[in-house]
Amino acid sequence: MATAAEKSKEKTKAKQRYLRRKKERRKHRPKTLAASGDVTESNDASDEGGEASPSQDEDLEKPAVQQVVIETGEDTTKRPKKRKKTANEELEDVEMVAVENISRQLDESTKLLEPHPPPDALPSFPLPALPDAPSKSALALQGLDKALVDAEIVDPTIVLPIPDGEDDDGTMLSERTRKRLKDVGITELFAVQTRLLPFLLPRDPFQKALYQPYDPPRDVCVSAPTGSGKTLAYVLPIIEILSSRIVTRLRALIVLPTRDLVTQVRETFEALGKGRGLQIGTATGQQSFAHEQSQLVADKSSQLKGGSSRIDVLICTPGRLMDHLHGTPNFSLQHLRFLVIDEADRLLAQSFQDWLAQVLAATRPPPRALSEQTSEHKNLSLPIADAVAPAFLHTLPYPVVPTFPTESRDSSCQKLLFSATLTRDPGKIASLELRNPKYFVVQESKKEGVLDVVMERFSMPSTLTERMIVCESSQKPLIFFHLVHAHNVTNALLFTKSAESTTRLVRLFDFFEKARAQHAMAGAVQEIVVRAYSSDLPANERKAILEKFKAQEIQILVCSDLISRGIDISHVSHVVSYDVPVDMRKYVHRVGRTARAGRAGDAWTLVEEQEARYFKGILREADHLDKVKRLRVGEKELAPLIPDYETALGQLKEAYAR
Ligand SMILES: Nc1ncnc2c1ncn2[C@@H]1O[C@H](COP(=O)(O)OP(=O)(O)OP(=O)(O)O)[C@@H](O)[C@H]1O
Repeated sequence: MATAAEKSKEKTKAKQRYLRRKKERRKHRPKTLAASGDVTESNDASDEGGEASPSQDEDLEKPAVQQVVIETGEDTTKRPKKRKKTANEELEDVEMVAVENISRQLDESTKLLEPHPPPDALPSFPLPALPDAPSKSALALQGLDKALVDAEIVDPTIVLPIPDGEDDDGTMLSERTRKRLKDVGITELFAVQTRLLPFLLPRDPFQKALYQPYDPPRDVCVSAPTGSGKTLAYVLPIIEILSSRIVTRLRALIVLPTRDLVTQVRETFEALGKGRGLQIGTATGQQSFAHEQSQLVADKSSQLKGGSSRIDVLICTPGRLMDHLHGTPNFSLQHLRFLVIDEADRLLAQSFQDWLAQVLAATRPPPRALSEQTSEHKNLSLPIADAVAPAFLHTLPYPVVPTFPTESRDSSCQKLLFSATLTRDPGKIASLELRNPKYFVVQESKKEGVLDVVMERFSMPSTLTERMIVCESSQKPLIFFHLVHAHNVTNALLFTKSAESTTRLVRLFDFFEKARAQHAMAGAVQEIVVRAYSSDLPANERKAILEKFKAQEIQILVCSDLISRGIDISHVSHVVSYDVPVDMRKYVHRVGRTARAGRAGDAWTLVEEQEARYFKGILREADHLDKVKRLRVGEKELAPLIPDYETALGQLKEAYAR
């Protein structure tokens, strides 16, 4: 109520000020009105009086009304009749309210502006300023796994000779394995192997045990350039540790993105594990499911808690692994001592049936409380021809023997991740559920270590020479033919962007080689054989082509990025990117098919003029632009090839028209 009274008081004040001003004006006006005798004007005057509310302002209004009445000569005893407001009057009402509002606001703001007494000491604040933008590298390191930040950087030039005799000289390899390595022509360990072997094969025999449920091993992530020997870095420790086993169980699982890689890694296991009694199996879907099942498990008839296995090592693709995990009775991953994910970044990008989460779940023991509550414990039926891993013992239908209260048994599975382009994605790394991981990054010391991995500045083999040839799109085939002949290329892989452009190029090259042979004197030129190698070909045909290429019966393989990862063909001297790769990872894996294991190699990229900016951008981003020099091919050099090239083009046109 008090506030209402205050409000009305304020209102009255404003109104009074307004009316006072009006009165002032009026003091002068009646005389003028009287002189003119204008009745309408007088009405105006009375109208003005009508602006005030009759109850409040009657006294103030009266003189004006009386004055008008005198002048018009009407009866003064009669009170003037109350009239209806005209439109003008209503307008003035609105004006009045507006004036009231404004004056009220003015009053309030003057109160605010009134000077306050200054405080004793004024606080001082820094002037507002924009903070410095964090550097790109600082941003890249944000949110990263601490283990990745603390990665061990390994110098790629380090080698460790493999000694004969009893002393392993720090290689940690048994005499038997060292002898086997020598037999296959390996006399020293490469950088990545010199660090990985002591880590995975420490002197402590407990750490080499098949099961380590109370002190499970640390997981490992490795980033090392293409062709630097990552495969042996996991094959050798697996052979060394599993060779001590007595019963065959599935103890090592190696997951790879393609069938070709599965075959390749199997060959490495077989070559180095020869005579060690380890059973190696593969699952890629190339054989029937039933056939694969019979090779993987020994007993399909009963439900064994410990699983059943015919093999010690399984090398597979993720899709087929899922099929066996769901559809093969007694196929169990509980005994795994090693889970290797090679080409890890590529496999982590494949969410196929959520394969990783399912594999990890299969290696983990189920929660204790859950299995202890199951009814199985109540109906004991001994004995059971079964053997479960130590971490899974509580799943057996026997009463749990209480041990030390804090005792917990963990899976002994050690995860090993490898790639030349290891992922930096924290989300993907988290999905691996790594246990106290240790990172190894193989790269030159002048680089920035883990920051390079994080910023996708991948290391390349030091023996690789890279060139780019910027040209018009229509000139690409001719330039490729020129490069092949000018540089005597006899072992090259050529990458295109699509199967269609592969087929076209192979045919054109065939016609060109034939025209060239016809031109030259008989026997003067050696025809170069080019073949397409794509995922469309049946598996056995692909295998046959690869064999011919390895035997150098085929000189150039034109392929898609299917082959760009991991494939190890030692004699590839040149890699040609006929179409620019879509990103730096693809580029790294393509060019990495040459310059392997310390050999020299050349990589050429044909860049169409309109793509040059984009391609250079990719290289610049990876801090690699200065490594890829420009190679210029002039008209003069191409001129001698033009007649045969035109003949070949004509024949290709005809072939497509048919
Ligand atoms: N210590 C060694 N001495 C000699 N040759 C070796 C040694 N280690 C590996 N190699 C050979 O080097 C080649 C490349 O090895 P590997 O295929 O393991 O490379 P990678 O690092 O896995 O490459 P990518 O990333 O392309 O898959 C193979 O032919 C392999 O036999």
